[in-house]
Amino acid sequence: MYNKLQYISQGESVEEQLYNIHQALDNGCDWIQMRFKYQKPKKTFALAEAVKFLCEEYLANFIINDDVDLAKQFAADGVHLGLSDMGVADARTILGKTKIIGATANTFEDIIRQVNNGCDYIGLGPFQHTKTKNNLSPILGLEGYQSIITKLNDQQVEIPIYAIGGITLENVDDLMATGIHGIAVSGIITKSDQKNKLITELNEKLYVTI
Ligand SMILES: Cc1ncc(COP(=O)(O)OP(=O)(O)O)c(N)n1
Ligand SMILES: Cc1nc(C(=O)O)sc1CCOP(=O)(O)O
Ligand SMILES: [Mg+2]
Repeated sequence: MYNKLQYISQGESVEEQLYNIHQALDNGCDWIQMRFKYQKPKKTFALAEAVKFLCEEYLANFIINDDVDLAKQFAADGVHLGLSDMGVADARTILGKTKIIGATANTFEDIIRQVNNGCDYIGLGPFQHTKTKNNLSPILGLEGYQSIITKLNDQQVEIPIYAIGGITLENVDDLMATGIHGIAVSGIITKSDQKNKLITELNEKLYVTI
């Protein structure tokens, strides 16, 4: 089963990205999504090469945001694709059966479409407003997750759902109570000056068995 905590990388430069990813790994994250948007290919390539190496060293999952060809080139563990990225079925043809393909959803209908196209997990969001991403889909709030998860359960759709968007430590218990599998976070980990404590507390909440 997939880890319940994904760290989505941040940073304006290759160096800043690498520093943030290294810090996340050092402090207990074992799922990294490299998200380095609108960059020159040379920089993205250099970052991917370094992150691949780091994730191997830390035995962490290495997922690349948006770029299926880059994921193929570096034999990453998988890719995350949004509603306006390459389709999941095309990505599956390129990457093959064993790679992880995550897909974004904002509605129940999005989830069904992405699942039918063969994704392995869903990033469902945004939970609330965040400065990390522009052009957000409509905010779901706790009620949005509750209603979507209820529909999924009613229709016996089984897929790991990760909540995403503006999530803080204080939100985790309520989000997990909706029945999601885990969370994908960026800002709280990147900005924390007590990363070990934060990641430990996040994991304690995520892996608690009630
Ligand atoms: C786990 C997870 N969920 C959702 C997203 C958002 O993907 P997308 O909609 O393609 O937006 P960008 O991240 O590409 O700006 C994600 N990256 N990860
Ligand atoms: C990358 C991303 N996708 C989102 C979506 O709703 O699809 S929200 C988001 C940003 C996640 O970062 P933070 O934890 O800092 O809010
Ligand atoms: Mg995308």
